Amino acid sequence: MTVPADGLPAHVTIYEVGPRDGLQNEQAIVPVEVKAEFVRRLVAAGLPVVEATSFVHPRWVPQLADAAELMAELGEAGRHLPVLVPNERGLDRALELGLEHVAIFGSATETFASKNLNRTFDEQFAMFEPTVARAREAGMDVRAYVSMCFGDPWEGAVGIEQVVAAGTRLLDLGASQLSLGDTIGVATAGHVKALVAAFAAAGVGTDRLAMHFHDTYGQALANTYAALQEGITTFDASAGGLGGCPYARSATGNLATEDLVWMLTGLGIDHGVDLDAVVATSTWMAGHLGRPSPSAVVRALSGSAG
Ligand SMILES: CC(C)(COP(=O)([O-])OP(=O)([O-])OC[C@H]1O[C@@H](n2cnc3c(N)ncnc32)[C@H](O)[C@@H]1OP(=O)([O-])[O-])[C@@H](O)C(=O)NCCC(=O)NCCSC(=O)C[C@@](C)(O)CC(=O)[O-]
Repeated sequence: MTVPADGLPAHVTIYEVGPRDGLQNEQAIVPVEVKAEFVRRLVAAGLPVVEATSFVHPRWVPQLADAAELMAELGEAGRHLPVLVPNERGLDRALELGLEHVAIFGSATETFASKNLNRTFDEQFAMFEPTVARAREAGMDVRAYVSMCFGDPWEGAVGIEQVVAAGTRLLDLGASQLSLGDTIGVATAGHVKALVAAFAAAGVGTDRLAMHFHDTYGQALANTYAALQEGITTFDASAGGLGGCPYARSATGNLATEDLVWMLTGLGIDHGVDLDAVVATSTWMAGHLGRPSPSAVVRALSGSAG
């Protein structure tokens, strides 16, 4: 077995967001059976965590209005998969189905809290507080996202101290992990290192952090490498590089799972994912969506993966 170079971690957990972050932005509605097959194939490819869908308001994200149907279609296997919930209503819907993992999603900026959640910056925490408390009482695990960590399309630069303040507030509600979202893909490697260091200085270690990169400026892998050097071991990624946020139009696709897997393998970092199986799945999904995957690794390998 190859030993990872440069003191990099020996193992990384890939948190797959394709079925949720990837599909939430698609114009054409993907049939629920196709979504279920997408999730099943990703799980079968060895992805340890697959975020399945969102229990948000169906008018806000019509593409995921079939969240309950999807989870019913997935049956028992779906109960272990995380889903997004913005509020108590979303939590109730997840509880009715016996789900075990939810994720709340906050904003580091005032404008995006308003556009994405219809709440002020402070009101978002008031909405999350009872949601997390009730989820924890029910024995659920709660992840928290914080968006616009590296820049905001309406507010411009976002101060590191502002992100740390928002992130620690979300963790203090009772979340087990905080995913730092580069929602519009403007992060660069030095900024990533500075943000991780600022969280460490605030008492939040790398064991509680995940990174969520979008590839708008082609920096997602460089940013991932910088985060690995800082000791981060959980990375969000989306099969085929699908993704974006419907409430941040300048957001493009997520870091592609295949690009991440290719780099980790080359670095000798264990991830447990079958690259050919993910490439085949993304190629199959691209056929349903009617356009090719933006992932360089999918394009390079899709002829051979079948
Ligand atoms: C938060 C709300 C609901 C507030 O939306 P609101 O309009 O303020 O809702 P409300 O609390 O005023 O309630 C109005 C009505 O909606 C109902 N309602 C309320 N909540 C729900 C629910 N969960 N499910 C179903 N129904 C719901 C509620 O029951 C009520 O019904 P009525 O009494 O009028 O009949 C809305 O803004 C929303 O759904 N936002 C979600 C937006 C979204 O999903 N964005 C994409 C995900 S975030 C992202 O992609 C970024 C991330 C995570 O990937 C990381 C990164 O890249 O940075």
